[in-house]
Amino acid sequence: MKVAVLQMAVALGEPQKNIASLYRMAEAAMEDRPDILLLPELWPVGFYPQPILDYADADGRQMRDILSKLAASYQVNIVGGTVANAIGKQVFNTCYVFDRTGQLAATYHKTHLFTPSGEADDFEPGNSLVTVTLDGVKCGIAVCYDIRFPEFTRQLVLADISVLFLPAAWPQARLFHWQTLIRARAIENQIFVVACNEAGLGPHDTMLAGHSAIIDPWGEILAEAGEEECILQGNLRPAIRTQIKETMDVLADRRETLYQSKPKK
Ligand SMILES: NC(=O)CCC(=O)C(=O)O
Repeated sequence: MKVAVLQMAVALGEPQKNIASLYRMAEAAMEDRPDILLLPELWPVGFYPQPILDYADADGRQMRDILSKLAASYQVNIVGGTVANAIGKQVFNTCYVFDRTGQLAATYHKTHLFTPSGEADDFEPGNSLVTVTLDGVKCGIAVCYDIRFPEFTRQLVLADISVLFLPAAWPQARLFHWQTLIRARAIENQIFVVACNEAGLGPHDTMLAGHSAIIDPWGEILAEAGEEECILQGNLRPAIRTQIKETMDVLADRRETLYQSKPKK
């Protein structure tokens, strides 16, 4: 399974520019015939201009249409980052996934909103975890801040995912958290983590970290971007999970009943 990660330098509040970047980068990425394209968090508008309702896509319709047509025209699966999706006056931070025919395969609304930036004041949280099977491989979706919650990824792993896709808009100021967390989630769960961050400037002159990465279930970094806009390619071989589990099967060694009890004082 070949993946292409589009580490976009998103222009804040400028969807037309960002849509043009998407088309340009998707065309370049398709030269290597990937099976899946992954986009970053809130790629149409950035993370995020205010008031977000003025920039949100009504029912995600325009962005779904763009992503669906792109998927069908290149016959590629697309994990479409996220879009600001207005349902009435409520805005969700929503990831749409399309299969190679352009059919909507999954919809995930970001569940952990980033309270330090006020995201929880401006967006509505989703309430469900989502998996999706792409080319026969079961995958999970997390968005940015979700990666700080190991229970969240573990639930997806208990639902038997092999790959976690992570669209993000993560700042450079916490780059070492990003690098540590994405690698830890891969190692502790013995899954591939494919993480797509934004590059460039966000709101209030915040630098986004870039450093999108593709990490294997042993924690090896198969590919890692720098800070600039770029396309990162990597090849996931799901069979490696079987080899790793033959050496060390952490899921099988869990003491599940202990984790449901309270620690003794
Ligand atoms: N877009 C986000 O969820 C930001 C998360 C973040 O910056 C963090 O440190 O966590």
